[in-house]
Amino acid sequence: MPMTSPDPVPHQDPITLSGGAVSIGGRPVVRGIDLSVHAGEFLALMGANGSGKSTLVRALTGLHPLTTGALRLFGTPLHDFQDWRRVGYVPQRASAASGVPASVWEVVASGRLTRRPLLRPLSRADRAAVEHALDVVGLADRARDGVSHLSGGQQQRVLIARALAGEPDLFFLDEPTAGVDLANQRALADTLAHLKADGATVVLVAHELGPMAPLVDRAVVMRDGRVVYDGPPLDDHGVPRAGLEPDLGAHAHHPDPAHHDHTPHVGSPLEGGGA
Ligand SMILES: Nc1ncnc2c1ncn2[C@@H]1O[C@H](COP(=O)(O)OP(=O)(O)OP(=O)(O)O)[C@@H](O)[C@H]1O
Repeated sequence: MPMTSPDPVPHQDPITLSGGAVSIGGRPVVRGIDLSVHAGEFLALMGANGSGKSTLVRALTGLHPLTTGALRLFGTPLHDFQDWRRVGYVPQRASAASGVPASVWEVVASGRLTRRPLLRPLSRADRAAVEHALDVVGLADRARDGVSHLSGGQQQRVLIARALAGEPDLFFLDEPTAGVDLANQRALADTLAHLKADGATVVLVAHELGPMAPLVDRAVVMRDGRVVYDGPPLDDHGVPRAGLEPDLGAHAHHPDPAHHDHTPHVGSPLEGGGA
């Protein structure tokens, strides 16, 4: 008769951070973060400029060291974690061109680098993954073009395709829609819908969700480096969106053009302001 294992089942959440803090130049930028992100979750990380979203994402990807705290990726402590091919990251305001005369195909194929031995030619599986990624972002017909000939929104999609080509289970995108027109935002939402349907975990940093709103399962709002709300996605009035028609959230516009701070009013859901 099998005995009960003395060891607990390994904690396989893609992200588990406890007591996470980051100080930069002695100034606390992120603090007191306890965050578990579950497999298949689509999380929107929101908050005003400078609230610490990018720094938190950089810490979660191991790009910026935590000052204190314990981070596990897929159950493995960060310092032991090696399975980076499971993690995709599209940084904020990245330029795919950056002066390098690479073709769209080359940039996307570079996303397979972590999957194959150095200097080996692309395998058939590599090529299939690159073609699929280009297809998903709607750039299959631009594969041979130089990246620098594409618009900013298309370049952003090239970077997303590069991360997709690595077939990540955990995908970080830092403000992928900043400065991107609505057509490209919709194309990105379609892409992320595919990823979500495939069971990937997504952490999306965004000021406004736009067409991505219907995909979001959970919103985490930061203010001054801390998490001040963690729960169902909010609409423009700080009310949890659960139960609303997705399109209400997706296409709502703030009536006041002077309103630039899109931070949800995090107090109201906690005060029971929801309809
Ligand atoms: N490398 C750095 N050196 C100094 N200060 C930094 C650095 N990186 C971030 N900060 C500061 O940390 C704070 C949080 O920045 P962060 O970029 O994480 O915020 P954010 O919420 O992503 O903002 P945004 O929406 O503008 O991207 C800001 O005050 C920022 O000035």
